[in-house]
Amino acid sequence: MGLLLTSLMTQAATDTVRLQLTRQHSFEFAGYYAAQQLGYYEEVGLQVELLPGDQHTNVYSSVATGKAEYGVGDSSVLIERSRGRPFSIIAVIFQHSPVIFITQNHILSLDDWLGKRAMLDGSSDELLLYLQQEDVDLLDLSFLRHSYDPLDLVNDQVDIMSANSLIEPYVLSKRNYPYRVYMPRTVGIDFSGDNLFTTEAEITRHPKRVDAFKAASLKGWDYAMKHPEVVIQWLMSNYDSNHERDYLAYQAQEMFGLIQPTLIEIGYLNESRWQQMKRIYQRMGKLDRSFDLRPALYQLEQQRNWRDILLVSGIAFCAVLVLSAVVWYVLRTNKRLDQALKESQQVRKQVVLQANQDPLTELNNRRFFQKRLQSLAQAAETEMQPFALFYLDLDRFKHVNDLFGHHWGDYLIKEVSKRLLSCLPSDAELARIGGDEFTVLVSGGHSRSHLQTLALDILNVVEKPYLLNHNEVFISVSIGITLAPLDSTEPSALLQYADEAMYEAKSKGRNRWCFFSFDLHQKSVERQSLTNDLRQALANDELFLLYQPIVDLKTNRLVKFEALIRWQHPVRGIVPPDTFIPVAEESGLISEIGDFVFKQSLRQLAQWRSHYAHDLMMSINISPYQLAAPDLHMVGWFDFLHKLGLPGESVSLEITENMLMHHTDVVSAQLLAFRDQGINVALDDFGTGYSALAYLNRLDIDYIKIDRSFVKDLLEGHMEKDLCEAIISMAHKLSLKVIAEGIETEQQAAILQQFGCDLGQGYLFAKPLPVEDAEALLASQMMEK
Ligand SMILES: Nc1nc2c(ncn2[C@@H]2O[C@H](COP(=O)(O)O[C@H]3[C@@H](O)[C@H](n4cnc5c(=O)[nH]c(N)nc54)O[C@@H]3COP(=O)(O)O)[C@@H](O)[C@H]2O)c(=O)[nH]1
Repeated sequence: MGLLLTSLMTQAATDTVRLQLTRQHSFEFAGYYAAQQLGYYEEVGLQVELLPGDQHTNVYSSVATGKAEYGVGDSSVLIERSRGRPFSIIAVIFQHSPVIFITQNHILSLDDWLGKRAMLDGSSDELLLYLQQEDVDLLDLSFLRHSYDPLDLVNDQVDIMSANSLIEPYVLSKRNYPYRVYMPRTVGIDFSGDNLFTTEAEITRHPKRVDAFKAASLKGWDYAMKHPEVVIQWLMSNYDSNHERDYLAYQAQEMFGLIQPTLIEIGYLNESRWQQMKRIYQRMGKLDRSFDLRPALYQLEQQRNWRDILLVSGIAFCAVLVLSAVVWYVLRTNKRLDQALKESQQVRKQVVLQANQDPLTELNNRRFFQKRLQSLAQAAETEMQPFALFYLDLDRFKHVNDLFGHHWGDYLIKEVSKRLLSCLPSDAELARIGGDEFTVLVSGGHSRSHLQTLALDILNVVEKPYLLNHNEVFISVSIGITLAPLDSTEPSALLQYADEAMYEAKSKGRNRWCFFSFDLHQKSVERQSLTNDLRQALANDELFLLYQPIVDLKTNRLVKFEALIRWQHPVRGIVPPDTFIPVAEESGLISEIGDFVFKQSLRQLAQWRSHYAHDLMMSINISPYQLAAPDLHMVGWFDFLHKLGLPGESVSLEITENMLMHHTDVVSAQLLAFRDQGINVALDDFGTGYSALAYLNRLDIDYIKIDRSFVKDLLEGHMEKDLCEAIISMAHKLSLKVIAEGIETEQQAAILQQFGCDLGQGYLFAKPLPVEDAEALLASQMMEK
């Protein structure tokens, strides 16, 4: 964006443009104030006038009549366009809409809405759709004229009110009035909120001005999201805003969730989401079937111009190709038909069956499923006929295969198939599309609660025990659900969305279902982009280590360092390990990264031991994925250690409690291998899992690290204090050493010392340090000797 702004800065003259806001000045428009105050508009040759609105303002009229060149509108920009106002959206500011229902606190669920008094802003399509989708009949409510005054809830004038999450909840919370929120987003109705739009005339006449205004505004938004307190100050001193500081701060906080600046580039316009909104409007009869979305979305229109040029030049070439292909195809098909007719009826039937059937389970196969998906998606697109796609994946099926062999694995798949068939209704079509993956297509417009019941039935039948080779075995399934035409009508998108939802179900703990949402999609896109970048990170030298001291609590001397990885991303800045280690684990990159950490930190250790402290030790974090397959992920480690001349005792590998709960055979064997080399093993985050101390003793664990959540609350009268004391005393009885992590205060250190805790780590002693600082610390300690 910086580059774009610089190139736009060449614009010499100053143009004045006006932006129509929907309400009076508030944090809802923070980015534009930032762009004004920081001179971003001036940098690109623009003078921007911000026109505040009031309850009579109609943004669309202001822009259509030329009172303002730009406006802030919601997704109904599309409807305005269809009514003959040629608007184009140039940037999406709020990825999610602030539109909600609030109700009195005693209204516990939608079932309680029956007969209640409601105020509904009729222009909110999302809310109408929400009621429709959740089977709330409008006739069951008694409607009152909307007062837009949340105090009507407090004064019991109304039970249910449509509202804006940036406004009414604040008023109610301020009065300590308990209320409940109902959000369309929770059931997948996810429209965008504030969008920056203009007219086609502005785009045609002043294309550079549009780009300049957009870029400077987005730069302002970027600043505003990073420095809300500065913008609040400007709002209070330089703009005619009579809101109190508390309210503006509330808005800023709330807007973080609506804009999602850490997840999504501000301004990002996601075509498939707009396609979804278009379809919803079409289903509600608010948009024509023939409505063309592309010109309504500025960036896509720009892309299309390029495509048009390529298209025209390619057309002649394609025409020739297509013509030859048709001739060839007709000749070839005729010949084939001729042959086919000669074959017997029986053989043909068999071929069709085999082509569409999974030989193991005799269910429909992937090919058949794809054809059905294609035809249902087509009907959803052209006739708005809804259907749901369930994507099922068995949890930890690989373990069954590994443990009992493929024969029993196949048997289990057949059993699961039979059970699935037994619980599905007649309008559901089951297919096996891969090893342990199944799909279910459910035609018809079923409510979410109906689909949830179906998902629950599936979970219930699958989780009942199986008898494999006289062993009772349990397995579960994770389910992702996507809805057409709500989420998409593209077969490949639907399959991808259902897969993403299934992945979410797995990551939330398996044995559950999850509906697709665009939030989830963004998460998955983000994960994918992080994975791609991480692939380059090692080659580009973007990964590096920090070293955090671990001290002897009796002498306060540094005895070891913990190596902690960091990623200097070229655009995102420093990415913490909590963010990228899970990505590395999923993508298999953990092997290379773990290898880098092990080797780099030990090279450093060897150097420091020879210069500063011959008995210095190094702690290294190991991911469960590495420990589960040491043959793959720890190749040549012991040789490397020996070549550096380091004794095994100088190394401590940190594993977590939950690693001991799975893969026990492989893990025990590997722990023994570490012991044979003299390598220490420390159990990280102790206290957060389920390990029993005695069990650790049998597993060759040398240290336990008391989790910092216990150390944090280490105060007189707190349970954590008694727990720490008990853990330390028990660990010592079992000859385990104890490290307390997260020590931040003298008081915590003193209590731990008093309990006889051996080692300590935390900001009190030092934060994780760059290599030079760590070395300086070592050198100063040597001087003290
Ligand atoms: N598999 C690998 N995992 C790694 C590696 N490097 C780090 N990690 C794991 O990532 C998690 C987060 O680590 P990090 O952000 O580096 O945080 C560490 C310390 O900065 C933090 N810490 C230390 N002292 C304090 C303190 O006083 N207060 C406070 N709020 N935080 C403190 O704790 C983290 C160290 O935790 P632990 O490993 O549990 O000792 C973390 O789980 C890392 O394990 C890697 O190379 N591979």
